[in-house]
Amino acid sequence: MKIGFIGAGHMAQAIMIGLCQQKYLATSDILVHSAHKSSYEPFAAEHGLTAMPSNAALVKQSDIVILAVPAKQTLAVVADLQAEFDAKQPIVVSVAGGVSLAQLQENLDSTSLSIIRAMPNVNVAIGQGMTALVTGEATRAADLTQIEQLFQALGDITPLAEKDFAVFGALAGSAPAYAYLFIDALSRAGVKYGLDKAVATKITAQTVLGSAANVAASDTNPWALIDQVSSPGGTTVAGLLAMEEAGLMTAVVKGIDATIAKENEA
Ligand SMILES: NC(=O)C1=CN([C@@H]2O[C@H](COP(=O)(O)OP(=O)(O)OC[C@H]3O[C@@H](n4cnc5c(N)ncnc54)[C@H](O)[C@@H]3O)[C@@H](O)[C@H]2O)C=CC1
Ligand SMILES: O=C(O)[C@@H]1CCC=N1
Repeated sequence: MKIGFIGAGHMAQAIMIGLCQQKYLATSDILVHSAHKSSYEPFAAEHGLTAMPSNAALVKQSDIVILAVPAKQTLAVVADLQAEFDAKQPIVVSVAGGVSLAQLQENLDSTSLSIIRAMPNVNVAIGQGMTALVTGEATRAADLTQIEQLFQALGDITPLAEKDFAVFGALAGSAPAYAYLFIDALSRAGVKYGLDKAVATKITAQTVLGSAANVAASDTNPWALIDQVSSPGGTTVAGLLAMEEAGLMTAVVKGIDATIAKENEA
């Protein structure tokens, strides 16, 4: 089996690194091409992947094609490759935010291809991803199973109605950036009080990691866990109230509103 990546940017690289680390397939069976030689050729050489000279050459040899180009370019890229898709009939997986199955289907001009829309996040690189999947009309069950297994090897997966992709994109696709922001804000506060930034970042990353694991393992909701940390008359509740006065929860929800609004513009 060969998996071809069209696009070698941040998302494609995260999936490719995850597949290499999980030893999901021989690295030379990962094919890659993108618009910028300077990004994909050194990356392919570094990881032992096969660099391809064009998108068309890549599709001709791939059993699975992962489209990971900017959303605005995705439909033009697939429309250009129609002849190669028709001939090879690979499973086509698009990770482009805001590009619907109907748009993909229309631009591929195919009623027989297995088309899958996926929304992964960059944590697939370390086997801790969260990926949603939805299938096109003609997608064969065995093809969906194959793609589910691929993303399961890189973290957790969930089937999702296409109407919920924008909110999933905000809560899982974009949210690593928001989690990094929170970690950075905590560690910057440590710097304010004299800690070295690297030391503060290590402390906060481990604390957020442990807290996320606790939420995931718990059958209660985060509010109950907050109460466990907040000693009566103690420091935590003082901090929580000050964060709320500054509008932390409203700021987060407004950020998600803006993320969803942007995806719906596409
Ligand atoms: N970065 C992320 O965390 C996530 C990104 N996505 C989606 O992944 C896609 C790519 O995003 P990023 O990797 O962040 O962008 P990026 O800008 O890092 O990478 C885009 C890649 O596409 C290539 N490209 C552009 N036009 C091309 C063409 N005509 N043929 C071949 N390659 C071409 C570029 O050379 C580059 O390698 C987007 O559609 C985005 O919505 C989805 C989930 C998460
Ligand atoms: O920022 C973006 O548009 C992409 C989609 C989800 C994460 N990154």
